[in-house]
Amino acid sequence: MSGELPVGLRLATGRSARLRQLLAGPALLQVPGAFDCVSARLVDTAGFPALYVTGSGVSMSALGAPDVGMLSFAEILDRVKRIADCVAIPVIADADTGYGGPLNVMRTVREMERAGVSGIQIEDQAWPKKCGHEPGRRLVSTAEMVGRIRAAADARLDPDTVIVARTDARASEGLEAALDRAAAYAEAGADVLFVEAPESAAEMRRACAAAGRPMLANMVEGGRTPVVPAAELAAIGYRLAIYPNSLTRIMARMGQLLLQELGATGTTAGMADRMLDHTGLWSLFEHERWYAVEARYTVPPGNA
Ligand SMILES: C[C@](O)(C(=O)O)[C@H](CC(=O)O)C(=O)O
Repeated sequence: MSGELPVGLRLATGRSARLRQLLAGPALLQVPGAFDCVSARLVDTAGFPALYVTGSGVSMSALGAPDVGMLSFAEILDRVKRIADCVAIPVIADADTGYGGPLNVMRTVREMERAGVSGIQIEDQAWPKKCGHEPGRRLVSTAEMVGRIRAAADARLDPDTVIVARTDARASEGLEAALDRAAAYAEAGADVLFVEAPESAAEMRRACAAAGRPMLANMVEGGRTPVVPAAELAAIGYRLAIYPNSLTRIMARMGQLLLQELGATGTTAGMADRMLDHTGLWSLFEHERWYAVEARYTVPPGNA
């Protein structure tokens, strides 16, 4: 029966083991970002193997604020839970700094696991954290971040949950110091390493050559790191690539174009071929399955 349920009513199990399997496989994992259930359904239905919940995109869409450390744990958790509930693929969630000391990190990990998350990313910034492609980031010590990662790894309810350790040290301490930090985080139990914002292909190659764990590339269009095609990322040595705000950016741009068209012509008709129509949008959310489930428990008209 569960196969007939819409994904929003299904209990998706085994996703963390699946993520582990994917990470152990030969192909580079392309993991687009989502910030809400519309973007999440787009990623899931497009056939990507996993999805990344972007803290930055959630901050923008939930608070109307850029990624400047305003988003609280409760707010990201709520969004992560809704997203994990509406897709069948593994979800990797941006957990920023872990939201406090080691005890907060432990709570973050457990709550995110209960929310259906398979991968949890924690970074070595001090609060208020900032986007990794912006200036003004402050770091905690390597020892403090090692404590975060050990706490995260130990707190896991499911041993398959993947801990992603991110270092933001490239900008303030240089690439080699960032790689030393990454090595310490691997030693502390991180499953995947995320060296934020290398500034050239040569730096990306150096980072991957030094890493003793699967490496994550962060493709931020207009950010500090070159945006490189997947085949090249794989050749450099990356195991997965996130595209945290590619959908945010294209949805924002298409929205601007639609609104310009509406203002200028008085109708949205000129954009019809670039939007999902009513049925197209409802299909994205499996409307026929929702109706079928409802019908199963509803007295037919006339029998009431
Ligand atoms: C990965 C990231 O932390 C995010 O919130 O998605 C951001 C991405 C972005 O700002 O587009 C980052 O700091 O790189």
